[in-house]
Amino acid sequence: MTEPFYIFPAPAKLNLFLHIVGRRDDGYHELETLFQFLDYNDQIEIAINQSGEINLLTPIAGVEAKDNLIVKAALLLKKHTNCSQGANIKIDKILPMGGGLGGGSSNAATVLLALNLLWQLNLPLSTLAQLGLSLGADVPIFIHGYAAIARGVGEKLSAINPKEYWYLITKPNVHISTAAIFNDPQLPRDTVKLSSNDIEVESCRNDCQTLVINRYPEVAKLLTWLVEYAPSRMTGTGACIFSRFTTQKEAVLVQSKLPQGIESFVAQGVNQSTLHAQLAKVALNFAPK
Ligand SMILES: C[C@](O)(CO)[C@H](O)COP(=O)(O)OP(=O)(O)OC[C@H]1O[C@@H](n2ccc(N)nc2=O)[C@H](O)[C@@H]1O
Ligand SMILES: Nc1ncnc2c1ncn2[C@@H]1O[C@H](COP(=O)(O)OP(=O)(O)OP(=O)(O)O)[C@@H](O)[C@H]1O
Repeated sequence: MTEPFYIFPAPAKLNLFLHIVGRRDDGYHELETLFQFLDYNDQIEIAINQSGEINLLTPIAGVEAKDNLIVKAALLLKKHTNCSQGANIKIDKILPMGGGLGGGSSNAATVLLALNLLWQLNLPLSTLAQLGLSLGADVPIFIHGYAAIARGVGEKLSAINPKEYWYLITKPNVHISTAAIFNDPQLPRDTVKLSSNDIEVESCRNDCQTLVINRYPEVAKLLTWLVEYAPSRMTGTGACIFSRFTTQKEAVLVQSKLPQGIESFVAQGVNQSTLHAQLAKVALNFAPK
């Protein structure tokens, strides 16, 4: 019998603010960041198999299968649980890579959650988040699936309900390495910790933004253009910028005026990951009849 493919979204995230509040002994930075999801996602299709193999049927250009976080997540889960089953996986990739939208981490989280269901492993979210953290600092937020202030390197989560604005997301034509930003001597690392979670996003900032603007004139130029139209800020370590609007219509209007050659999309910020609703639907197929 051939097993059916089930479809799961892997949404993008925004860091509505990103404060660097310290550095750990292992060199990793301690953050305070507000994560919200976007209703804009890669689409991952998974069919389990009994051969035990993990097959990625749609390679991602520029990423070898052994380095792909989709394959790494599946192998990690298989090893952790001694599961004998395998999976055939396809991805329709639309999230820009290396843009601060967390696409790789989101792909990994979707695979962990989907295979936990399809292989019927029943691991709790906390275990999946812990496993996922070894693949990327943004995996836990995608596993938990609700907007949150994250602390530590992104694994200590407090749920919060920021307003669900519309965003125009733009990507300047540069590739920014997360490691290069975090290792730059000019990066500020001493922002004072928040005294509570009751904060205004406007009074916070992205601590990587000034450094990125100084290093990458393309980001500076696009940000200067965008702030004439709407409050705009960088997500993660860049290079994507999100501009905030009350309605979809306003966001689309500014998108239509963007300088030529700038990759962009419009999406709504959402406090529940779209993945979790889909997991609940697919789970109905596995409920005892
Ligand atoms: C920028 C964020 O997206 C915010 O949500 C994340 O902190 C990025 O986390 P990530 O995807 O795990 O980052 P990676 O691309 O794996 O990290 C590359 C490198 O950045 C540095 N790094 C990363 C995260 C962190 N909190 N402190 C760091 O110093 C480390 O040298 C690491 O080896
Ligand atoms: N499935 C995957 N999807 C995207 N990138 C992947 C994947 N697997 C491995 N990678 C590698 O991870 C790198 C970072 O990709 P990603 O899209 O997660 O960056 P990002 O949005 O900047 O993430 P972050 O916000 O966590 O820094 C890519 O350049 C690529 O080499």
